[in-house]
Order: sequence, then structure tokens, then C-alpha cells
Amino acid sequence: MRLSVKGVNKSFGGLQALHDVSLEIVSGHIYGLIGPNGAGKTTLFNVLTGLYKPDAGTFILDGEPYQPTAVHQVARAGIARTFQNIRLFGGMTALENVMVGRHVRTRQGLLGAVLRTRAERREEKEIKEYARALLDYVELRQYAGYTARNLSYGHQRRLEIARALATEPKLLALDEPAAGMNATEKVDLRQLLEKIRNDGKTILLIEHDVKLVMGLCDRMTVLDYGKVIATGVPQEVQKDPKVIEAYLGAGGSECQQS
Ligand SMILES: Nc1ncnc2c1ncn2[C@@H]1O[C@H](COP(=O)(O)OP(=O)(O)OP(=O)(O)O)[C@@H](O)[C@H]1O
Repeated sequence: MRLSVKGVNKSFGGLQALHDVSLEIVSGHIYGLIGPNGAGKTTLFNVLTGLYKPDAGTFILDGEPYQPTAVHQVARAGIARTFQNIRLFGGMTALENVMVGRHVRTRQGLLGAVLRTRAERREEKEIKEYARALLDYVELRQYAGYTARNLSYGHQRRLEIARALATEPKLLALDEPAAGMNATEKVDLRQLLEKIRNDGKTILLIEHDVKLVMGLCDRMTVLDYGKVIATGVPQEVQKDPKVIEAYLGAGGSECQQS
């Protein structure tokens, strides 16, 4: 997997949320995207996953032009994401949530599941088994029958990751997966993300917890006011004066920890 993003611009009225943003993500990395509030991180995610149309920019995924113009095309291209605000189907069980994610990858799709021919029933069984295995993978198997909205916050975040993994993405884009988690849940999350990377997936991560990002990411890009101010390995980036200034200027001292 290799994703090249070049020269992305995106404005909202008079506000330029992204200004000539370029980055390159390679296989097997956890790639961090950080920056103060309003820096443009989520906007870049939304552009990459077809929710916002960029004003300019090119995207190459595995040597092919990639045009993230619709959400289903993004999934088919092999990119899956989670959201800053959890977007599960709250009334469905944990297992059903993962099964919905899986339907993107299957032959019959949701309509087939409704019509229920024999082939569809067989496929539905396979989907269920696959979803169970994924719940196992994110250590939520015992919650398979729980309604999603009744799960703890940390578990809901892991469930979102399982649902995203169900599409068998090449690139898993996670928007603040640790938001609202307690210290123990963050340790568990870190282990899960490392396991996903070690199993050969590539992760793009927006995260406010700089300590978590610094410890986890192989490479990272820092945005400030819509511009890339630094790219590199965490050890370099955290020493970069522009990065320190951006965080201090925003009233934080998050980047000073190692
Ligand atoms: N749909 C929109 N309409 C208008 N302005 C927007 C829209 N989405 C984002 N913006 C603006 O674009 C800028 C970048 O926002 P964005 O949410 O991408 O930042 P962020 O780095 O993800 O911030 P945070 O860390 O607070 O989530 C902000 O000034 C924001 O107000």
C-alpha cells in the first residue's frame, strides 16, 4: 500500500482549511496526523474519504489515480475510517454492527441479505463468522450480543475499529480513537493498533494525545492553520521549533513531553 497525497487545497467560504497539503503513507506504518485545534486534520480525512470535494489536489493509491468522490468508492478502493464522534448503529448489536461493515465486501450486498436466497443465507453465515472473528480480534467477543449503545465508551471505539476492519481495508483511518478513553483503555488501544500494524495493515491516525502518537507512530505530519509545518519520525518532529511554537501558540504544552 502506498498513498500519495499532493497539493490538496480546501476552502470553506473565505477560510482556507487546507493549503497545499502533501504527504505519503507507505505500507505497514502507523502514520500520525497531528496539529492544534482547527489545524485541518479532520478536513483532510473528510477529503480523503470522499465527504468533502477538494478544490485542488491529486491522490495516487498503489500507483493508480484515486478519486475519493463517493463514500462507497472509498471503501472499494480499500480505505476505511472511523469518526471523531462515534457513529455506530446504536440500536444494533455489536455483532450486527460489524456485519454491516462486512456487507461492503460481499457479493450479494444488503439487498441480497433481505431477499434471502440459499446463496445469500450461506453468505450471511460466512459474514457472521467473519464478524465474530473480528470481535474476537478486538477482544469484544463476549459483547457480541450487546446493543452497541450499551457498551462502554472504550468498547464502542474498539467496535468502530472492528467494523472498519470488516471491509478489509488497505488503509485504516482513525479520527481520534483515544478521545474520551481512560488510561487503561488507552493502553489497550495502543496494543490493538500495534497488533493491527503488525498484521500488515497501514493506519492513518489523528490523535490529540501527543504522548500516545509519539510512542506509536512510525512517521507523522503536523498541520497548523491548514499547512504542513513538519513531517518526519516522531523524534525529529517533536524537536522541531515550528511544531513547539504551534502547540505553545495554541496555549498547549503537549508537545514537550517525550
Ligand atoms: N464544513 C465546514 N464548514 C465550514 N468550516 C469548516 C468545515 N469543516 C471544518 N471547517 C473549518 O476548517 C478548519 C479546520 O477544521 P478541522 O475540523 O479540519 O480541524 P481539526 O484539525 O480536525 O481540528 P480538531 O482537532 O479541533 O478536530 C476550522 O477552522 C474549521 O472551523
